[in-house]
Amino acid sequence: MNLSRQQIRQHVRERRQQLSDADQRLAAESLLCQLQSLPQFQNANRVGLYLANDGEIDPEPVIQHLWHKGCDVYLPVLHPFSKGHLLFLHYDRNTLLIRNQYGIPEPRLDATAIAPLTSLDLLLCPLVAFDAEGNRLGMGGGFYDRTLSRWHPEANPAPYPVGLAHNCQQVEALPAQEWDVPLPMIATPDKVWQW
Ligand SMILES: Nc1nc2c(c(=O)[nH]1)N(C=O)[C@@H](CNc1ccc(C(=O)N[C@@H](CCC(=O)O)C(=O)O)cc1)CN2
Ligand SMILES: Nc1ncnc2c1ncn2[C@@H]1O[C@H](COP(=O)(O)OP(=O)(O)OP(=O)(O)O)[C@@H](O)[C@H]1O
Repeated sequence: MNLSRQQIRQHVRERRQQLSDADQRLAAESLLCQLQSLPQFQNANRVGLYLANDGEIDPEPVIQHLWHKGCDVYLPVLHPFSKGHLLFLHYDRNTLLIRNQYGIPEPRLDATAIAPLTSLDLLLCPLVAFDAEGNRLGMGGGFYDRTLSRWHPEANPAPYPVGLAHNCQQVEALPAQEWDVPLPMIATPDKVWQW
């Protein structure tokens, strides 16, 4: 069966939305354990993350862990003028959050809180579906594709991108597009994939 990107997106989104609260909590804790085994995570001081939406694996325990270690955490904010682009803003316990056009909470725009993308060490990315080659499919806005378009393992290695997903978000094969940036690493509660 050769499903379109839109069909895969819809199918996998439904699958993750059906996870129970207990499934979600366990998955989130296991994900933190998996990440803690990685040097890329252990050595990162400035980390881009996201707030869970639509049944995504919840990075909350990861955020708490990073705050506890004294690391700086950043969240994506939809760029106010440059359509399809993200800004990354500092996120701490006092950050005021407002919902964006998709209903996802994001830090209120504040120029002093913006971090240049390449100043981040690690970017933990949301995704809808991934395959065994590291291809990722997102929500369809191309936001992370654009964010990662200049990334290169040797020439432009910061931030190091790692996809976060539930096990049930793995699919047989994704029809990759020319702009898709395959991820070098994807972390799930059961396994860290590396290419
Ligand atoms: N938690 C989280 N934050 C994120 C992302 C993400 O995937 N997850 N993004 C990663 O890119 C950006 C937001 N991208 C998004 C793109 C589409 C939709 C969405 O729900 N689209 C609707 C239809 C569009 C509409 O309502 O206008 C849909 O598909 O039902 C949500 C977020 C930035 N923040
Ligand atoms: N680097 C890029 N430059 C310009 N346009 C891009 C780029 N990457 C993606 N796009 C555009 O964005 C749109 C959505 O792309 P796609 O369906 O691959 O998004 P996605 O991977 O599902 O979403 P996201 O990256 O936000 O999680 C496409 O129409 C594509 O043309």
